[in-house]
Amino acid sequence: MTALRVVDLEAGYEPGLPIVRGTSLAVEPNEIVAVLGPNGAGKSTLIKAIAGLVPVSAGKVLLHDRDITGRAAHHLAHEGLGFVPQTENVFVNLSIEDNLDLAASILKVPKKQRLRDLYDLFPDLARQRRLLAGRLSGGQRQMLAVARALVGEPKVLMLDEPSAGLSPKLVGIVFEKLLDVRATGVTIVLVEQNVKAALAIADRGAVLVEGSTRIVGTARDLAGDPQVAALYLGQHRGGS
Ligand SMILES: Nc1ncnc2c1ncn2[C@@H]1O[C@H](COP(=O)(O)OP(=O)(O)OP(=O)(O)O)[C@@H](O)[C@H]1O
Repeated sequence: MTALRVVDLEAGYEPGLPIVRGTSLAVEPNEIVAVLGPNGAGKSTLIKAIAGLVPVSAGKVLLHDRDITGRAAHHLAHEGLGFVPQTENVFVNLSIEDNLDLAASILKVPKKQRLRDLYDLFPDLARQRRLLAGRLSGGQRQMLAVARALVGEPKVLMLDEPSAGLSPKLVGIVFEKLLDVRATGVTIVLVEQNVKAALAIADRGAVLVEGSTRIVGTARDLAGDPQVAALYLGQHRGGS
């Protein structure tokens, strides 16, 4: 069963002005898929539409064959879909522990065991659990955002530009952690401008151009394809 399937999706911020225009994508269980493409291609809009944060005007989104098209974001956490927004993804005035506690309360998951599991996965967060999230470094804050999204034990985790604002070293550390998350059985979809880093951890990549999927291939093929690089990936930040 496909973990996440997007079929001919159309979505946008205003009626009659779709930004995502007929995008299709299938993500298999336990895969890491990177959604790439030039600035303004609609990558963030696509992931937000899947996450129930941007109105969908046509097409379908299936999570493990269940139709979740247009389901509001707060329902999707209960359906097994986690989402890490690009910004404002933690409560800066709360401690690490309170951020995770709050997520557990909202989702009504057994707090103690789940937080213990997450602290095992993120030992740096465990060590600093009483620290305010606003005092964390960029990389640690991103780890907390990922941990928050994992509180509800999603089967599929989507991340909007997890490398944004991070130094290359921290990108490496955060992306390594995503491999650990995948090893726990989670399927991952990430939108990235940092093509090199994303393809280094992804199994496959999907190149979005003007709101539709133009190329889908293995990460290895995409990374080595000069035409792909020249046509679509030339404008990205952070790496050649
Ligand atoms: N909240 C919004 N309201 C209206 N239009 C928006 C909004 N957010 C994005 N857009 C528009 O949607 C288009 C696609 O933006 P989107 O952020 O999805 O692209 P992207 O591929 O993620 O690009 P980038 O990599 O630069 O973030 C752009 O033309 C943008 O101006």
